Amino acid sequence: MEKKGIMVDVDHVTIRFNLANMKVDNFKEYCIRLLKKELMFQEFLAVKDVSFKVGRGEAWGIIGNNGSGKSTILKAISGIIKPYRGKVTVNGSIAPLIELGAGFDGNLTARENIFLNGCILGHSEKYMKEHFDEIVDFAELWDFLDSPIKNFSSGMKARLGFSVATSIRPDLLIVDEILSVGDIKFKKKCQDRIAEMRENGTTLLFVSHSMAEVQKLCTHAVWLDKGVMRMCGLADEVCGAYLEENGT
Ligand SMILES: Nc1ncnc2c1ncn2[C@@H]1O[C@H](COP(=O)(O)OP(=O)(O)OP(=O)(O)O)[C@@H](O)[C@H]1O
Repeated sequence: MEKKGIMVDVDHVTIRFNLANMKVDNFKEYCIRLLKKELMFQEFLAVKDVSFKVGRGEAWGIIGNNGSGKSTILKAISGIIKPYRGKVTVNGSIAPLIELGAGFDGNLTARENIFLNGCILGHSEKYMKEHFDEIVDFAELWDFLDSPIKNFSSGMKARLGFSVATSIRPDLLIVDEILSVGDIKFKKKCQDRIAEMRENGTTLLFVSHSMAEVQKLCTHAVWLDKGVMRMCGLADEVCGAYLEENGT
C-alpha cells in the first residue's frame, strides 16, 4: 500500500565501490598506469537493491553488523554519494550528522566552525548569529570557543556537531552513531532534543549498534546484512529478530 507523505524514498538502491587491486605508491605511477590502462579495480557492492519508504514524522533505525552498509545508505540519502543503480528521493531539508567532524576545519576555532558548519547546512550569517548562544549553551563549550577544534576530544566535536545540526530544525535529521562518543549526560540531552524535534514533526534516520537505543527512539527499523536488506518493519520486531540471530 502506498504511504501518504513520504519523506525518504529509497528505491532499489545499489551502491558500488571500486576497490584498487594493487598498491600505487605515488601520483606519477598512478598516471602512468592510468594511461597504460593498467589500473585494476575490483567491483564491490556495499548496498544491494535496497528499497524502503520513510513516512513524514517517522523515526527509522538502520541496524546491522559492521560493514553491512548502514553508513553507506545514509550517505546516499544525504546526497554525499550517488547510487550506482536505483534512486533516492528526499522531500525536505536535511541535517546530516554522519562523520564526526565532517564540515569542520580543525585549524579553525569552535566559534569560526559554528559559522562554517551553519553555512554548509545552508544558513545565513544572520541566522547563525541569532542562534549562536543557544548552540554554545547546548554544546556546553563556552570555555573552549576560541580554541582550534583539532584540540577537541571526539566527544567535544560530537557535541558541537550535534548542537549546530539540530539548531536548524530540519525536516530530516540523520544521526550516524556519533552519539556513541558522547558521555551519558550529553547522550541524554541529545535523546531529549531528538524527542522534542520528533514531537515537532522532524523525521529521523538513526544508525546504532544499540538495539535498546533504536527501540527507544525509533518507530521502524531496517536490518542490513552484507549490503542486503534482511528485514524492514516495526522497530521492536526488527530489533527482536536481529537480537535473536546475534545471540544477545
Ligand atoms: N569509500 C569506500 N570505498 C570502498 N569501500 C567502501 C567505502 N565506504 C565503505 N566501503 C565498504 O562498504 C562496506 C559497508 O560500509 P559501511 O561503512 O556502510 O558499513 P556500516 O554498516 O556502517 O559498518 P559499521 O557498523 O562498522 O560502521 C564495507 O565493507 C566498507 O569497507
